[in-house]
Amino acid sequence: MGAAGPPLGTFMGIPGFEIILSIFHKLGFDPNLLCNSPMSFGMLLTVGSSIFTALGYMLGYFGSVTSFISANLVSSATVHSSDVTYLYLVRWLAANKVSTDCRLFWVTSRRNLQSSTARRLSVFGDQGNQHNDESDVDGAEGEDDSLGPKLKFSPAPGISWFWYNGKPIVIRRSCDPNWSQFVGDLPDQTMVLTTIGRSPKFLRDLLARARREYLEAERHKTTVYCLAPQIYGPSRVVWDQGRAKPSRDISTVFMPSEEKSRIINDCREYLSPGTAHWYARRGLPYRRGYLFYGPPGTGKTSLSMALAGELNLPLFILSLSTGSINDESLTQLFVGLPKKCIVLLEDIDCAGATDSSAKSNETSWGKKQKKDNKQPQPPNNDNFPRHGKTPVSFSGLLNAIDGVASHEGRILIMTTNHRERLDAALIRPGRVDMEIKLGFADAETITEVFRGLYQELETEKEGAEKVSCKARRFAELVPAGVFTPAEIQGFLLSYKGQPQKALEKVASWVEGKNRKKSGRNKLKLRRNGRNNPPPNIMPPSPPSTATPDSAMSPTSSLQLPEPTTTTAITADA
Ligand SMILES: Nc1ncnc2c1ncn2[C@@H]1O[C@H](COP(=O)(O)OP(=O)(O)OP(=O)(O)O)[C@@H](O)[C@H]1O
Repeated sequence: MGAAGPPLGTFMGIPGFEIILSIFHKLGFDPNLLCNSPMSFGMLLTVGSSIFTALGYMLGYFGSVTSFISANLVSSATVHSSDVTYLYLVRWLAANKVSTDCRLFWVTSRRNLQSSTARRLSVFGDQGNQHNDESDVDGAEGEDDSLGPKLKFSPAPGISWFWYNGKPIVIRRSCDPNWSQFVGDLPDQTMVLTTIGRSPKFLRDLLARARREYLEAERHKTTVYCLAPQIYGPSRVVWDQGRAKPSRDISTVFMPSEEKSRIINDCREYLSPGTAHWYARRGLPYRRGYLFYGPPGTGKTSLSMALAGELNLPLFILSLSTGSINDESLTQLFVGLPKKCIVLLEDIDCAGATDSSAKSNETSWGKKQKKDNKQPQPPNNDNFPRHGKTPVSFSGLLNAIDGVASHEGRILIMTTNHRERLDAALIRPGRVDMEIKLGFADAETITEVFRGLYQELETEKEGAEKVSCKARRFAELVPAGVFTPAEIQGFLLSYKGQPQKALEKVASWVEGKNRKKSGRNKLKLRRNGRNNPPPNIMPPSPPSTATPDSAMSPTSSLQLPEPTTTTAITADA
């Protein structure tokens, strides 16, 4: 008997040793016997290393076979989630039930508020059915949508495959390895499609089809992009693709028709193929800017949305009053715009874009804040510009709009409720090429709002003539130049499908509104009087000192500040 070999436990720490032991067990050997003599121990080592060598050869061989196949016998396409092609593909997979039939799948729900990527990807479940925006093509069967968001499926990270036109297609989906699942968002992803055959035509055709189907589904929709905080990497704001909404028909925006066609024609002319060359030949930057101004609820945002739908352009919405952007992020956002799009820059009277008088206020106030070492907060003064935490400076705004880095080809729409506060430099020709004033509803707009709300009754029980007649009567009862279209719409929405009832109730509604408005005006006057007491003379009665009696009359038009009755365009055409 030779000397016994070392006990088995000595080798337990060696990687792979346990596998060798389990193989021995499977083959019916007792590995302890092998350790009882040095020879047996040597045998154990030899057998173990032979198994490893054989495995290594097999893997190496397999590796060379797969690299040979991938280099010579298959074609593949790689798509990254940062590109819109990824969206075409995800939608196509969903529409063709590949996502639902996958054995290994990834699941998300649409209303994951934290997750911008999940929202973006889950949009595509909706696209397969254009008639019902809320339905899903890839939701779980039998799921009750009324209970909450349906589940969305897509191929899981890893490898899955499906048949398409008689060929197997392998999908390899991989995620950004730096992704932390605790942040609530989905990681950047890459999808590689591989199929048999050297010709790339098959996959190109598939991708072209995915693109065509996506764009066809999008044709009657407007894709709206808003701001989203960047969760990964450096903290900054980025454009987040919201849901593609059914486009708003331009006919649902009520404003004088000749002015509506002027702005549409101007945009069309600007976007026509020859115009870019025309600008380039004259050395002009190829940009077009519009200013929509007027009181809140007069249709500035609605008109922008409808224009985006009419021109089939994506809409990028940015509000300067949120305070979440600064000069740097504003420039970054403008640089990140596609070549052709509409940018809606709301509330440009905020954040440093005010006229010099307001700016001088801002300076002294800012100095005071610095002295007090407090977080700047706007004073409670209606004439003072609102500021967010990271206000955009006036020069930062100008730089983003038409600085060197600013893209050409886009349409910029700026909106404000206070045109008088804007610096002349901001609205000079070249930055603003056409101004549109949206005002309180005139008689024509009031009639249109009424007809718009009850238009389906024109074909049903009421008949067109009856609805028009009621609309005219309604316009007689609502004073022109006092209410915004939003206010009138709000009232009519309480009487959906009941035009007669709306007619009966409108007089008391007008009366109540007038009473409220005159009360607010009086309060404002009193406050202004306290803030600026007149020296020795009595102040002249302002127009808004309407007597309560006159305000009570349903047809009296209140002398509100700047009651405009029409939408006016001033353009340099
Ligand atoms: N001219 C209009 N034509 C059709 N609808 C209108 C019009 N004005 C307002 N509305 C309706 O009123 C609501 C608010 O309109 P919108 O947001 O476009 O106003 P706005 O001028 O952009 O307001 P704000 O200055 O507060 O952003 C919307 O539901 C819209 O449909």
